[in-house]
Amino acid sequence: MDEILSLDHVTFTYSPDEPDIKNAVEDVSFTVNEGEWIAIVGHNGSGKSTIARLMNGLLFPQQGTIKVLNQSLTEENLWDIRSQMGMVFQNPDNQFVGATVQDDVAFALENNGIPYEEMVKRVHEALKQVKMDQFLNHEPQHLSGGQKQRVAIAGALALKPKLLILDEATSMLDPQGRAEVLATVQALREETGLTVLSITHDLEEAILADRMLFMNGGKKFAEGTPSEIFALGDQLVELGLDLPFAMKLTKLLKQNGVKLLGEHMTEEELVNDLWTSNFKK
Ligand SMILES: Nc1ncnc2c1ncn2[C@@H]1O[C@H](COP(=O)(O)OP(=O)(O)OP(=O)(O)O)[C@@H](O)[C@H]1O
Repeated sequence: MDEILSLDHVTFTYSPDEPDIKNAVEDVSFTVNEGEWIAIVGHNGSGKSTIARLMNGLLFPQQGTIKVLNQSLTEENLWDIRSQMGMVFQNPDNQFVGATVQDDVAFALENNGIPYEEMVKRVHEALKQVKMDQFLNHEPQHLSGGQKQRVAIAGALALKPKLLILDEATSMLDPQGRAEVLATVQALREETGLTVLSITHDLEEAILADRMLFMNGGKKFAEGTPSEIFALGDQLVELGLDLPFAMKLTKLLKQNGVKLLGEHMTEEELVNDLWTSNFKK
C-alpha cells in the first residue's frame, strides 16, 4: 500500500525557550496509507489541532519529520504539498468564499489556473460526488450546515487531493447534518477509494474509520482499530473521552442482567444481538 502521509517521532512546542512548558505534541509517529480512513481522537488540549497545523505546514516541528507522498514537508515545497491535501474545517460559515455554490467550488480551481472548461467539468463532478449538484446556483446562506460542509468537501475534491483532512468538520452540525456529512464521506470512500484523516471529538465518527489514534497530553496513547481502542473502555473515560452510545447502553443492559453475546459499538449491532439473544425463536 502506498504511503500518503507519515509523522516520524514528531515533537512540537509553542514555547521553545521555556523548557518547563510541556510539549504540545511529543514523539508522535503514525502513517496514513492510500485508501485508509484514520481518525485522531482525544480530549481538549491533547494535541489534535497542533497535529493538523503541523500536517498543513502552518507549524514546523522542532524534532522529527513529516512526509506527504514521501516528500519531507519543508518551507520550500509547502505550497506544492498543500495542494495535495484537501482540508475541511469546523465552521461551515467561515469556509464560503463564493456567492453561489458553484462559484465557491470553482474558487480554488481558478486560483490554481485551471482552464475554464476543465473547471466547469470539475465543479459539476465534485458537486455530484457530494450529491449537491442540484444546488449549483444556490446562495450559501440558504443551505443547512450539513449541506455547507458537503459543498466544502466538494471544494476540496475539485482539486483532486490525495488526502482529505476533516478537522472537526462535523462538530458544529446538528445530528442530521453530521449524519449527512459522514454518509457522504463513506460513499466517497466506497466510490473513489479516497484517503481520509479526521480529527474529531465525535466517537460515532471515529467508529467509521479503519484505524484510530488516541491522543492524550500531546502523546499517542493508543493506536488500533475502533474495536481495539474501545476495548480500553474505562481507561478512555478516565482520559476524558465519552464512549459511543451503543457501548454505554450495552454496559448498562449487561449490568441489569440482560443477556448479550458481545460488546457493541453501533446501535445496529446491539439491536441484532438483543434480538438474537433474547427474542428470536
Ligand atoms: N497557539 C498556542 N500557543 C500556545 N499554546 C498552545 C497554542 N495552541 C495550543 N496550545 C497548547 O498546546 C496543547 C495542545 O493543544 P491542541 O489545541 O493541539 O489540542 P486539541 O486536542 O486540538 O484541543 P481542542 O480539542 O481543545 O482543540 C495544549 O496544552 C494547548 O494549551
